[in-house]
Amino acid sequence: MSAVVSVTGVQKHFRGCDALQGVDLQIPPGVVFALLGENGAGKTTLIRILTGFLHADAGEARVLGMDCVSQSLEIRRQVGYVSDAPALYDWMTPERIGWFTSAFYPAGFQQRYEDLIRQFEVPVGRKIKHLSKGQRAKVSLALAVAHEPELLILDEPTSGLDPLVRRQFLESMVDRAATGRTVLLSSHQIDEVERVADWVAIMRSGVIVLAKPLSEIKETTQQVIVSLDDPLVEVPWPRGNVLQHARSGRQLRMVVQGTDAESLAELRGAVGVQHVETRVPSLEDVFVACTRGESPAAEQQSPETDAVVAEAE
Ligand SMILES: Nc1ncnc2c1ncn2[C@@H]1O[C@H](COP(=O)(O)OP(=O)(O)OP(=O)(O)O)[C@@H](O)[C@H]1O
Repeated sequence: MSAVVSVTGVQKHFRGCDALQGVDLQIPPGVVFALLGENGAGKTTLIRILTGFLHADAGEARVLGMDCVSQSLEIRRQVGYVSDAPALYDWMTPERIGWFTSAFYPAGFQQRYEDLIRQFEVPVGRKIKHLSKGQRAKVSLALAVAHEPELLILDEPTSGLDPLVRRQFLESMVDRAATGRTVLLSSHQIDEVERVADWVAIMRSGVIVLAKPLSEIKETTQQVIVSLDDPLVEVPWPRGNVLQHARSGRQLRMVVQGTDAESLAELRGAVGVQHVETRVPSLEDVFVACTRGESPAAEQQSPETDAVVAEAE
């Protein structure tokens, strides 16, 4: 099945800032795909490239098979998009903006929009400039989904919504994916993402450091807690990718991806190791490990580390 979003080697540089440093991403159809990352990681920049509002400096981005530069207008017509700061015609009422926008879409748009607005309990006759932040967010969402897009792109969709509407909204995203449509959402609400996402990608400093089905992340990642005889004991690193490690007294905590039972047995049997416990990490643990963690391999191989050592010598 061909990817709904396909991004290869995309770079974007702003004055004094390398916002995207070679992003590769494939989003399959029929999934809720969550893009996570700390402030400034590059999520909005990537979404703006996908929706054609920004052009990449290098690489290629395609959405629904279309090129994000030369076919941006068609992409924007076919995709539902809610930005992190949606611009609405403030002088219109929700009723009026639905009628106005329906002119750009096939029949059925207005009815679906009105149903959603009623479901969201937005006051239809009040001017948009007088609506609350959450009510404005609901109008933007209703406008974005009323044409039943194959792909819905949402930048921080639930910020400003109250908990009941958030839940209702996120459940409706899962329903959309169940009908074969795709939802790409960027979010800081990791617990919410964990409840609804099929796939998760984590961005760090302009690159994607992890992009996998959530179930696979859960199956292949472990939190390993090692109790040591002495705080200074050195132990062998388990095989796989140690995403994060931290020592606190006689305890060593690691988040490891792709390790195996044999490697953990070796760790249990190592000199100075009292006890090894493994747990399934939460998505938040994996997120912190990917965005804040330092892998031992990176430390050992880092040219900066070598340079510091060379200088010291
Ligand atoms: N127009 C611009 N000019 C200069 N720098 C920019 C511009 N737009 C974004 N940046 C920078 O690019 C980097 C990525 O920004 P971006 O908005 O994509 O991050 P984000 O992951 O969406 O962050 P947040 O979670 O805070 O919304 C940041 O360092 C930001 O300051």
